[in-house]
Amino acid sequence: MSQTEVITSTNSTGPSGKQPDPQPGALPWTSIIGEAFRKLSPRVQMKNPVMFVVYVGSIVATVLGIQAVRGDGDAPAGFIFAVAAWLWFTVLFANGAEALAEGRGKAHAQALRASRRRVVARVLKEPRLDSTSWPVPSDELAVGAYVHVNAGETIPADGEVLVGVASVDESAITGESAPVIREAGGDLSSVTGGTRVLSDWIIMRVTAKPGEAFLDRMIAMVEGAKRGKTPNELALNILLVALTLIFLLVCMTLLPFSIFGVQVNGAGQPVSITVLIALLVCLIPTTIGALLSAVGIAGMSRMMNANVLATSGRAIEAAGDVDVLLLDKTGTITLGNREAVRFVSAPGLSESAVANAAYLASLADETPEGRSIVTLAKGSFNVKSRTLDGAEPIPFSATTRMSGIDIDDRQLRKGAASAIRAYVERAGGTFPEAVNLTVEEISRRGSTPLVVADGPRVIGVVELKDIIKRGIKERFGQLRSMGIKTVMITGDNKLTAATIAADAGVDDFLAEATPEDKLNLIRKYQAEGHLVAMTGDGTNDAPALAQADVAVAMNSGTQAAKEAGNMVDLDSNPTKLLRVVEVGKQMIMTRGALTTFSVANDLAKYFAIIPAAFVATYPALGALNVMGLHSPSSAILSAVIFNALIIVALIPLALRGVKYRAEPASHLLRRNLLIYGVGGLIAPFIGIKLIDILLTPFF
Ligand SMILES: Nc1ncnc2c1ncn2[C@@H]1O[C@H](COP(=O)(O)OP(=O)(O)OP(=O)(O)O)[C@@H](O)[C@H]1O
Ligand SMILES: [K+]
Ligand SMILES: [Mg+2]
Repeated sequence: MSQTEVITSTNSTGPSGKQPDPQPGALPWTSIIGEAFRKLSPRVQMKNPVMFVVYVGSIVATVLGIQAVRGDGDAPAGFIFAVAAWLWFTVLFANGAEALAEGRGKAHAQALRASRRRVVARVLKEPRLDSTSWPVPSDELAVGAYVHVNAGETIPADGEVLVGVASVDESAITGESAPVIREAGGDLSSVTGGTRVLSDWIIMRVTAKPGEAFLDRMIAMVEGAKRGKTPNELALNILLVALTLIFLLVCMTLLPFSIFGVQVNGAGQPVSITVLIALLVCLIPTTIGALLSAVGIAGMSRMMNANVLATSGRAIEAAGDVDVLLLDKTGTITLGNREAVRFVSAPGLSESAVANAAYLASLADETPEGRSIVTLAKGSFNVKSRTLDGAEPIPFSATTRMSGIDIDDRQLRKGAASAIRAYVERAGGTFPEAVNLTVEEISRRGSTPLVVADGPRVIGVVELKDIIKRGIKERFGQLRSMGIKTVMITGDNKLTAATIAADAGVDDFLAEATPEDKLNLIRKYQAEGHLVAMTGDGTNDAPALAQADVAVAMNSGTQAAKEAGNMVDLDSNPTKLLRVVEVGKQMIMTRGALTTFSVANDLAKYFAIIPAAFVATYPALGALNVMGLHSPSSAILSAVIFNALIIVALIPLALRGVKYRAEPASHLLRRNLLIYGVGGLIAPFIGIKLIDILLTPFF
């Protein structure tokens, strides 16, 4: 293919042609208000039982008001209309809270849509640069197609890098402007359609159909199209419905009770329907009913702000209940990749013999470990370059724990000491004691020893160095104080694992873990009743990710890992798991706090309104008017207004979440009960009294 034939893939425009919003944060107020009114449709209201009762109450009160104007009312028309208006406000405030929460996601989705563009891809017949090529529009690309993407071009679809290394600008999806490396072979092989190659080139294989790509899924997710109720939300809803039914019954029996009272006393007036509706609305848990879905949506967008995409609210909620955290070692607890730093020879051999053998054994090894061995051998030992002609590479696998090459009649292997020992002994050789000591010495320092052998003969050891991330020990300490157990799982040997585990301060570790071992460990914890979170990026992590309750896949990771997880971290930062747990916990706590507040509040209102509502029937109840409210009507209207305004007052808390500290669940529970329970009991007395004072001139 001649260079002039190259079709640049950046010369077409996106469907909307708009620039992405630099700060997707919120929608304009007018659209929030419009949305609050649109949500007045009965179909929307029916989904929220508590608010549906308020909705029906608003309609009935409005009808009663119209009747009163016609001279056929059970109370003054002005009073009935005032109550009706505030009931409508209550419904609108609830709608507005939800719209406000959804707004953030919608703004985010708009920005993402703008970054999705239709480009022309250069499809190759074979995954080679010299293969025939032809142009295909990105929305017609088939799964499995090979595509060549040059520097400056947009990656046309989701896929995996087959050939090449490139730096990629992923800011379209992550908002992060620092370029990332995407390369063939390792755990950094996945690329996302809509991102841009900055330097070098890649040949990729398309893995997702147009319309089902990551960006499409992301848009659907942030728009909340697939947001279902989570198990905890469902349970809470049942409680709220039960409370609503109880108070409905209470209010219904109050009417005959009141009529009976009037008959017995021979004086007074039965309670009006308007007052009963007001009473009912004040008593049912409207505060949490109005804010519940906003809390869930806000949790999701808080996850999004942390650059984590959750495929369901359920996953976020599970994150809040997680009590075991599995982390792999390399790249999570330690920085980036393991790098070769030293060659140690077996007795009677030279270091450069080890360097040479390790170099050859890594010639075809595309893993970061393999490449770093090639770099060290060429840099420090001047080994002779060699092509792969006539050689038979043996790729690394997490199960065999070794890799190598058959070349020039040599059977070169490198890998974990135990694997190489078995290999050497099978070939009739012995594993020298001196090499064993080297292996132990390297392991004890927390490095990974890779033993190099040629058939039955051990040649030496490569030291792969791992550096523990700074600050990780403190984070594990925080997790411990939250009651979460941290377990490191690694394919490395026991001694290395033990050293790193001790230095990093994890609670437990599993060494020499195969993909199956990781999976089985998760199953074991789950069988004991634990909720398990795990993070991973490799294909060898996929089975475990699929099994974990909360599974955060790295965006840079392999497609298999991303498909298996229920969250994707766009920043590909494994320690993000800690933030995920925090957001989940915060969401559950916020919901609990608002529920506590709501129920306590309603109890207090009971004492505020009952005397007012029934003083006409049972004058003795006037003694209960401890707040000294102006009149029964002003008391009832004040309670309804307070009930509506408290929703508005708590919207910021619902969206922002309660303040979160790393503490055991019991401490958090106690403090929340104190703040939101006691606060909920006191607030209505102060609030209703204040509103009553303001209303007095109108009565
Ligand atoms: N390229 C390679 N060639 C040969 N052996 C390797 C190679 N990479 C790793 N090994 C050996 O295989 C073992 C398992 O490696 P692997 O990368 O699968 O570990 P893991 O399960 O991903 O754990 P972690 O990456 O957290 O340490 C390593 O400890 C090392 O001894
Ligand atoms: K209420
Ligand atoms: Mg690994």
